[in-house]
Amino acid sequence: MDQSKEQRILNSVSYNAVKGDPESVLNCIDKYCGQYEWAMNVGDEKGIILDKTVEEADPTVALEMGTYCGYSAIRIARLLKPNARLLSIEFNPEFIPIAKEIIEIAGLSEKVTIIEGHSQDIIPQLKKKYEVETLDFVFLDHWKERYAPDTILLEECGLLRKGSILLADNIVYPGAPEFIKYIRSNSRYECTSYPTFLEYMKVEDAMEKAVYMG
Ligand SMILES: CNc1ncnc2c1ncn2[C@@H]1O[C@H](/C=C/CNC(=O)c2cc(-c3ccc(F)cc3)cc(O)c2O)[C@@H](O)[C@H]1O
Ligand SMILES: [Mg+2]
Repeated sequence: MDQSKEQRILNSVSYNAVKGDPESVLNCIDKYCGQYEWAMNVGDEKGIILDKTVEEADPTVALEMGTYCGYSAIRIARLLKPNARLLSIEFNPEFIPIAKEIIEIAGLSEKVTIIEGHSQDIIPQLKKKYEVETLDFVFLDHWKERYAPDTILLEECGLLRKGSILLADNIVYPGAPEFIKYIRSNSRYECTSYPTFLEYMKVEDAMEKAVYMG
């Protein structure tokens, strides 16, 4: 059984990246996926928007939906202050060991907890099982039609507080129209759109920031 693309990305990281250096892991993935095999990492261009939003949020507890290979988990976790943590939800059991290994190579295993399961099942468990009070930052990068229902679920579970910052990838491509409709018509969110480009491609995309006003 030949290897998966995700396994080949891990091979490239374990062979080329500097252990314990998150930047070198990010550069390695961007180089591999830019030159050899495209993959749905947020990438280096949109990654800068992610970085800036994480720095603005300066989260103590951050959540990500859609770990995939761990690229954005590394981007977020490398910016977290001491004792801050990232919870990352992923339901594909094939990707989890690969993401764990890549995050380990980046030296960020202490800051990142990968939770296996569907976001809609995990979100209601965050308070009791994962000792979350409220979330300071949420990165949405999983199935696009789940952005809106999961945002509503986060509200219903009391996981958002005044000033919680949500950032959503792929607003233009593949697109998340229901999410945009929901979030921009809801007066409890202050929304900002960031036009950008799809990872590793000359295709337009955008990210949406939504600050929950409580
Ligand atoms: C629904 N609840 C869920 N709970 C937990 N994990 C979930 C999940 N949904 C999806 N996942 C996981 O997130 C990841 C899925 C992300 C979906 N992302 C995309 O489809 C996507 C797709 C593109 C894309 C762009 C252009 C193109 F031609 C083809 C694809 C670009 C992106 O940046 C994307 O984020 C996988 O690891 C999957 O297993
Ligand atoms: Mg994406």
